[in-house]
Amino acid sequence: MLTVVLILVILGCCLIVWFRRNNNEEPPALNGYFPLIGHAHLLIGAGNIHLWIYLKEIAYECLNAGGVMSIFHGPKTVYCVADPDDFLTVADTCLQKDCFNEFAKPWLGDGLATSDLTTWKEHRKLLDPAFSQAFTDGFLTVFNKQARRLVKELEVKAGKGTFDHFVYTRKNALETTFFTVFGEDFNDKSFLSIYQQKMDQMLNILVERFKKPWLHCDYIYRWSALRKQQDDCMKILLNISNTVLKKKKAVYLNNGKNQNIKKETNGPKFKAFIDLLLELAIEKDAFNDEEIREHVDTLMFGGHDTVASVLMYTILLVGSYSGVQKKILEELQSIFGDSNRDVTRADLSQLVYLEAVINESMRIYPIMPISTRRLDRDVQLKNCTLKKGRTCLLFIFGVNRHPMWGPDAEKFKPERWLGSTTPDCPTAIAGFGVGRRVCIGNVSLPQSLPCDGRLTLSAATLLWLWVRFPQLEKCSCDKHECSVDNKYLSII
Ligand code: HEM
Repeated sequence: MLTVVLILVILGCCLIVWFRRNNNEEPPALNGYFPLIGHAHLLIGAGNIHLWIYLKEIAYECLNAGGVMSIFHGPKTVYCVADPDDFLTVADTCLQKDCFNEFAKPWLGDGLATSDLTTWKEHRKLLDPAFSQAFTDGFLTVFNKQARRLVKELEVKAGKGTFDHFVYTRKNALETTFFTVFGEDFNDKSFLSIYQQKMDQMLNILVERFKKPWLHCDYIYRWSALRKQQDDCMKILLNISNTVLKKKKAVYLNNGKNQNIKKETNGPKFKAFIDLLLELAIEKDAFNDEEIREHVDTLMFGGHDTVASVLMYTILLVGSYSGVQKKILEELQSIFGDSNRDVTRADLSQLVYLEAVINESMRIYPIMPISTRRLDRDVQLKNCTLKKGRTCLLFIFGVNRHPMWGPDAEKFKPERWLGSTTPDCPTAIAGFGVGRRVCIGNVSLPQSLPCDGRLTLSAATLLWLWVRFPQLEKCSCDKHECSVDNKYLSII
């Protein structure tokens, strides 16, 4: 009897393999498929380094297969799209997020990255004005202050051997995001380190869950050790946000909304995101307290690690290419001369080469290599149809290596963003996502820029001062020593 069952199971598995390989209606399958678990074995137990190497392999396999592929994560069929046109089609047709984002729902609830579509449409419309140029101009003073703070901290390390600069960009970006979101500075350093630790832990928990397909099932996950860790972590993070929210709300109600807008002596008015959310909640009844908490936590989560990582990669790249560093310095010299004044919005639109450097750094090392969509309808692509109900991975890492970038796509070459050499394709700048659900945190620069690109204000401002960092200015060697650990494997 057992032998018969075994034979039937083996036959069933062979049939599934045959069907998945020969189903011409589906995009080609990724190599390395195993019956039942599909490609999940490639992720199980994988550390960060392995994940990045694997990502690169999938990118090239997908591009060689025409830009669209099927991946089987356990019983689930997941599509992977690296063709720029098809990427845009999916991004604009289906706006609902999937899996990874849903894992974060107990924490981020109806925040923009995790809400259902109806809530997302309503809330995104309300929040978009918060990222308008007029609003974010109020942050310039904060960015300038933070940039000086970062340089001061790095100065201590200069000339004293290798050090991990991500520790510094991360701390600085966390402080900046906390201030712009909550309107409060981190005066208590131990509080900063707990907050950072718990944010890290949450991200690791989400990634661990994604890697293990059996934990995708809520019922199994509920009984796992990982869920226990998630609950403990969330308790601390929620406590921090709720405490600040309570305090801010009391101030708003006591003093009226105008008290929450700080007038900076030399610049535009600064208003923290939480104050805007409170205003919308109290004056227009747009959000309840829980929704405000979910939005601020989403902005904290989405805002700090991303900016810190872009800075970290850009610093490594610029440090490794002395020619690029020289050109940035020439551009800065032409705009600022020897002045040590603050950066203004007008300056940013002149930093054309620096913007090309940041775009190129984000192309080579996209810190969010994949974005997800749930297909709420069949989607017709150039050469196949993706089926309703499935998950689609919008493969930013793959698009960034598409043949449209030429045979030297792996090369760090900021010049490709200048003049007419940039591919004429809306998906060329994919680092922030594309289409209607693009990252809310990117800030448009004036359309007059040659490459019509997008540059995070904070990244530009911080980089400006970093490049002025005296020790680096003097250095003209090609051999900066880069300390690369797990986190930054893509540099290897
Ligand atoms: C260089 C830095 C950043 C990068 C590379 C980045 C990248 C991304 C990407 C790829 C997405 C997904 C887009 C999609 O699904 O198509 C996203 C979404 C998002 N990002 Fe960013 N981001 C950055 C900075 C920020 C900042 C500073 C904030 C806020 C303070 C932020 C808040 C968000 C939010 C709220 C979403 C969800 C938007 C929605 O679904 O409506 N991001 N980001």
